[in-house]
Amino acid sequence: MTVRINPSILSADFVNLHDDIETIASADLVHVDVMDNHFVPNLTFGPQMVGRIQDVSPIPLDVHLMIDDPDRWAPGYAELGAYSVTFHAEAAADAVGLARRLRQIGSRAGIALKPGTPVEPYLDLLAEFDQVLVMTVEPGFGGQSFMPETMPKLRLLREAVVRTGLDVWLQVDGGITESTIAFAAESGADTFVAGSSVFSSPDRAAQIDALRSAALAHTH
Ligand SMILES: O=C(CO)[C@@H](O)[C@H](O)COP(=O)(O)O
Repeated sequence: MTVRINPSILSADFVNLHDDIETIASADLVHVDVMDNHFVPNLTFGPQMVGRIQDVSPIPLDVHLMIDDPDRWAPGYAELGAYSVTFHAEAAADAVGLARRLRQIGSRAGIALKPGTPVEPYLDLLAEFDQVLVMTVEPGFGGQSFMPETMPKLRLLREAVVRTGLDVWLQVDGGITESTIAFAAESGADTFVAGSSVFSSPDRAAQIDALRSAALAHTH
């Protein structure tokens, strides 16, 4: 199985963001957290900033929208050229319609689930999405502890992906370190977002390698 490591720039230095993004060029995608201070109690940046990140990044963008009304705003991020755009199930009025629109524009479409959101309603809709993001912390902030109680959702998703043969990436985000990545990989994740564990490292390329190796060692 292919394993992807996507560092989250929420833990980067926003004043030196271009330099920080260069330090993670060996990763698969750069994870870009858009927060609106409504859907989550934190605020980051919007389309203007994401457009500039898209201009300078050596690797594709994995945009995670933690915003209200993604039906209105998400297509704009796809139009900027983001490789993938993930919106929250809890915030979308028409998740399937929005995913179709994102794909039509040319992005991969992702749906994210907060820790308390059940996965069952989405298992029969997997063909509509390119990625499911299982949040392993409450969305909003970096540096929180991984929630192992979210792992049963990943197992159900992996079973459904294997059963259907669909090419849907299963992403985890929150508290991912060299040790917690093992639980997530064993439970079926293939795409790992890591913020503080990458950006607090003095050698980010080595940390990306270490996370990749730990994930591969626990992937079925
Ligand atoms: O979406 C979020 C937080 O809401 C994440 O992408 C965090 O940025 C992950 O940070 P760490 O838990 O890895 O420090």
